[in-house]
Amino acid sequence: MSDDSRPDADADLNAAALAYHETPRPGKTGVEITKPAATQRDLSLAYTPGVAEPVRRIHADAQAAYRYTNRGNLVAVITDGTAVLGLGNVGALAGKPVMEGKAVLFKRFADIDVFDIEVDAETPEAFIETVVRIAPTFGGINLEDLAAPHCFDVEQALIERLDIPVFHDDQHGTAIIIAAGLLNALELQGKALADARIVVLGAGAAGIASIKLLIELGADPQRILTVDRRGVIHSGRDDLNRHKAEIAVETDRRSLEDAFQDADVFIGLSGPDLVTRAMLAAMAPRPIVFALSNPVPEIRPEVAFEVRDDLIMATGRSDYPNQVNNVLGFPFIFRGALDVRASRINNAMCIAAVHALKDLTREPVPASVLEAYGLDALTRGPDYIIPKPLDPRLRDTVSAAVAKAAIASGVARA
Ligand SMILES: NC(=O)C1=CN([C@@H]2O[C@H](COP(=O)(O)OP(=O)(O)OC[C@H]3O[C@@H](n4cnc5c(N)ncnc54)[C@H](OP(=O)(O)O)[C@@H]3O)[C@@H](O)[C@H]2O)C=CC1
Ligand SMILES: CC(=O)C(=O)O
Ligand SMILES: [Mg+2]
Repeated sequence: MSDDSRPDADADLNAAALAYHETPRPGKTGVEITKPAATQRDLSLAYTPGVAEPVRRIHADAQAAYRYTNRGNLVAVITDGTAVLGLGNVGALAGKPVMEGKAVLFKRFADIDVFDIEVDAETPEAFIETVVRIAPTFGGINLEDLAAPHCFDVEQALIERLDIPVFHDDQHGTAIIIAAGLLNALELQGKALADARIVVLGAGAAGIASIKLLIELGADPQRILTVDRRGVIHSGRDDLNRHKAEIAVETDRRSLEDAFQDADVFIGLSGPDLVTRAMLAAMAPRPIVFALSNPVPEIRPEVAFEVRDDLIMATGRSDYPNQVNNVLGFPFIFRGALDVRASRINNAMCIAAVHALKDLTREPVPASVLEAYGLDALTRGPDYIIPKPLDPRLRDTVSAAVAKAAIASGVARA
């Protein structure tokens, strides 16, 4: 536990959040009708007898579902509730506010409709079967808040069994935003990814996927120290699952404190208040600290900046600068994938998203963004390493980059 835990810091916000969720009607989403339904004629078209004709067309050719139903713009946000934010295994039902929240973001930022689905599954196999059985309803599947290690096998099985995009947001969405923000932050700090000593706290869904993407982008695997509840993941450990074993390194460092010595980058994908002032003080000059655990980061920015003023800091939250959060990814990645009816979301599409996000911070920020965040100016720098979620340019820029990559890599079908 950090020496700076401030349990009451969010008390007012938490009270406001309950009121927001409860009134004027419980929850955050509803269903709307998109066709006229006012007359006898309308009902004859919407329902029987007229509805039989699209049924016949889809029965003859499954692709017709994209023409006559909402499938092509409908994504399932599905969880089993095993790793809800950093709150842990709270179960399917308690995860529902987060899934409704993801639905809000899909709609608000990319005009994608979502059904949130919370599955009480006794086993990963039961979860997989459930998703496969309901997949005909959807144009894409966004897996959310499934814990490691079962999340890896669940995603892989669903990719193999379904011909629509399946994307575990906490893995790839998070990895994409981290990579974009980190590349910008490293450049601003005068450091190179290949030389950077990186500490990742958390070897779960988000941690493992982020490490893999950073290595693909040029990080040196030997310079990445990953830490879980038992300490540094080193090759002498005999308690590692195969995903952790893949990222184990030869090192004599054992504790999180050891790992922090001279580190250039810290990426927290673990839990609240796990990083101390002493750990930050031990980092190399001009460090980068991504404390991304939600809702409470591994260390709060106000504490970190008390320790040192040469760092670039990001959290996963909306109420600090530099929000490194997968909200910057999943709406636009699915928009791009759905627009070209991609059969999957592949690596090329993820890397295209990284570069689109990274490069957007070099462009002048629209006035609407400044207004939404109450800012006079915003230019690429320590407080602006990643675009703001309310930036309207994200929809065109990131989605277009993803769609182009889908076409170029041969997975687009429209
Ligand atoms: N900002 C963003 O966009 C995102 C942030 N996150 C955040 O990342 C965190 C992890 O999410 P996710 O990967 O999905 O969850 P997982 O359950 O898959 O993984 C959690 C990992 O964190 C480690 N961990 C948890 N508590 C501690 C602790 N006290 N000390 C050391 N390690 C610890 C676990 O260690 P062990 O393996 O030993 O159990 C595990 O490796 C959450 O807080 C979540 O909110 C996730 C996705 C996106
Ligand atoms: C942001 C997110 O998906 C998480 O914290 O799990
Ligand atoms: Mg999540």
